[in-house]
Amino acid sequence: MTLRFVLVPQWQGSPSPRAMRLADGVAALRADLPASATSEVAVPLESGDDQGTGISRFSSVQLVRERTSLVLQDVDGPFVVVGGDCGVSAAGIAVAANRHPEVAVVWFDAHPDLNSAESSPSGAFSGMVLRAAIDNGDIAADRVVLAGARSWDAGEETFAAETGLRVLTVTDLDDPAALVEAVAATGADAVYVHIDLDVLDPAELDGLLDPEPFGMSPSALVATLKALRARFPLAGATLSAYAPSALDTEQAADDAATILRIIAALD
Ligand SMILES: NC(=[NH2+])NCCC[C@H](N)C(=O)O
Repeated sequence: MTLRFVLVPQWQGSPSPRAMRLADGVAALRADLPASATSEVAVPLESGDDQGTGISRFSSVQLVRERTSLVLQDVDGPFVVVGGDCGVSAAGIAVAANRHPEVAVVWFDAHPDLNSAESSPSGAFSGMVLRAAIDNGDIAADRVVLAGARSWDAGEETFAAETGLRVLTVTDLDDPAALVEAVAATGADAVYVHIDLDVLDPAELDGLLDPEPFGMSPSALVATLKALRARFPLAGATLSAYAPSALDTEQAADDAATILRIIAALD
């Protein structure tokens, strides 16, 4: 395995009242990853405040973003940012796009995360992270492919329509070639792959905070990732939103096996 892992147990970007489980998820995954290839970003204990931004717990989210960027800058080659809430992709995309100006971002997530602070129903940064990366110029809208989103807010639909974002549904993704073609159509020469585990069907993974029915099967996700990686080099990736309800259970062992298959498909 050539991947390097940067663990970021951030929970402050999540809209869920059980967001602290995200830190448990990182702790559980840490045990399964090669220690010599893994580093960890310290996340503040406090929630933080919004500092007038309209983004809940903004001060903590911002601090974690800065710390994550610093750690990633010292990592050579492809990395996986392991969340935590999916707001951890902000730093990953910025660093990867800086190294690979022609990168495309593939966003596997039940949620498109295209809210602005104004359109967000929750104030949670995790629901804004992709929009923020587009608005601040880290990634161009025509270099983004949404994969498997099925829980849209009104403001997100408007933004996607206005920018003409490429969108593949769970059904589209039954054919692994569909995503490869969509990424090729962006003209990109490398990919950043964001995976919020809630892109999977809730029946397939126990530890989800924001489960949405009718998601992908792990096999479909793995097949699509392998097809994508056969065609494009990996600039970086995010694996986020693992939130086990209890550790050391049979479900947790099943979840870990699924997540490791996904990570292996990125390598
Ligand atoms: N990737 C996620 N889990 N995102 C949660 C976002 C939920 C909702 N769309 C919001 O903005 O609050």
